[in-house]
Amino acid sequence: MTARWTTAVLDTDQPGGMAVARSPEGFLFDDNGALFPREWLKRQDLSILAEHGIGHLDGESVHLLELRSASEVPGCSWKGLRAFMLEGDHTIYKVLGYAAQIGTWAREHRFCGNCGQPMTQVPRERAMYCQPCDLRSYPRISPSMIVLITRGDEILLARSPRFVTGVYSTLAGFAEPGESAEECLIREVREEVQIEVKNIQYMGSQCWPFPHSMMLGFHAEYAGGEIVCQEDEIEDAQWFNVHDLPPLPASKSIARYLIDVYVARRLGHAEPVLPG
Ligand SMILES: NC(=O)c1ccc[n+]([C@@H]2O[C@H](COP(=O)([O-])OP(=O)(O)OC[C@H]3O[C@@H](n4cnc5c(N)ncnc54)[C@H](O)[C@@H]3O)[C@@H](O)[C@H]2O)c1
Ligand SMILES: [Mg+2]
Ligand SMILES: [Zn+2]
Repeated sequence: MTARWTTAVLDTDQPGGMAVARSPEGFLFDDNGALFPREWLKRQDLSILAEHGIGHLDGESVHLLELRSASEVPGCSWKGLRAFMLEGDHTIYKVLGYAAQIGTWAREHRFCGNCGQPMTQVPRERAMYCQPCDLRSYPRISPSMIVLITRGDEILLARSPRFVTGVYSTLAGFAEPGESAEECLIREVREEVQIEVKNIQYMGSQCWPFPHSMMLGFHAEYAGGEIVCQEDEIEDAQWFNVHDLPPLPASKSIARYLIDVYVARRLGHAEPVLPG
């Protein structure tokens, strides 16, 4: 089976195809969704900051129009990426997730970080270029570790003050320069709950375009310590029995996948598949 969506660096001088428009208020959509005929979209009253050719969906080219601000387009509204993830078709969410990461990068790399002069788009490469500095800036990806810690029938879940009321999830945190994935995991777990872990096992990865995380998922076993929550970051953390779990994260997240795999193994059920 061929993939419906493949990324590509397309020439913005070539006309036609489809396009998505992204503003600080999210993606433009109407009754037909978030993809519009590109030439029609460019005739609307949009304040375009940058245009990037991003790939092919079902054989058609797709471009991104990154906008300064959200403007009125008759019959259309704006909606954030998270809503597309929760409600919509997974392939469309992948297109928009990629568009969002390219849009964030394009918006934040208009000027050279070394000399402050405007940068230009490199043809056929996903890079912004400063000629005087001979400096290229590529889209930023932030590696983040995410881990389910278990102790027999119990799993450790925590709440950040940012979570939806009642929801508990696995621990996560960004890698810092100088550390391996495993060192990052051990540090984050110590910082957030003061627990020690052992038998760290890699489970899989997921792109998390909010705004540019690359989630590396692990399973680890409890090795010692009592839960002490990190002030401001962790509101509550508890051991939950697999038979009595609190409200969990969204089904497409790797956090949910790590939990569901372990619960399935404990209960002898079929294991879920990690959404890409
Ligand atoms: N897909 C999933 O299932 C899932 C689940 C949980 C968390 N996440 C994601 O994992 C990431 C990390 O989780 P967290 O919020 O607990 O991180 P964290 O524990 O590292 O704490 C967040 C803090 O890290 C710092 N920070 C922000 N961006 C950073 C970056 N790019 N590099 C280094 N430090 C940075 C900030 O001080 C921020 O307050 C977030 O993007 C979060 O959305 C994804
Ligand atoms: Mg964290
Ligand atoms: Zn420069």
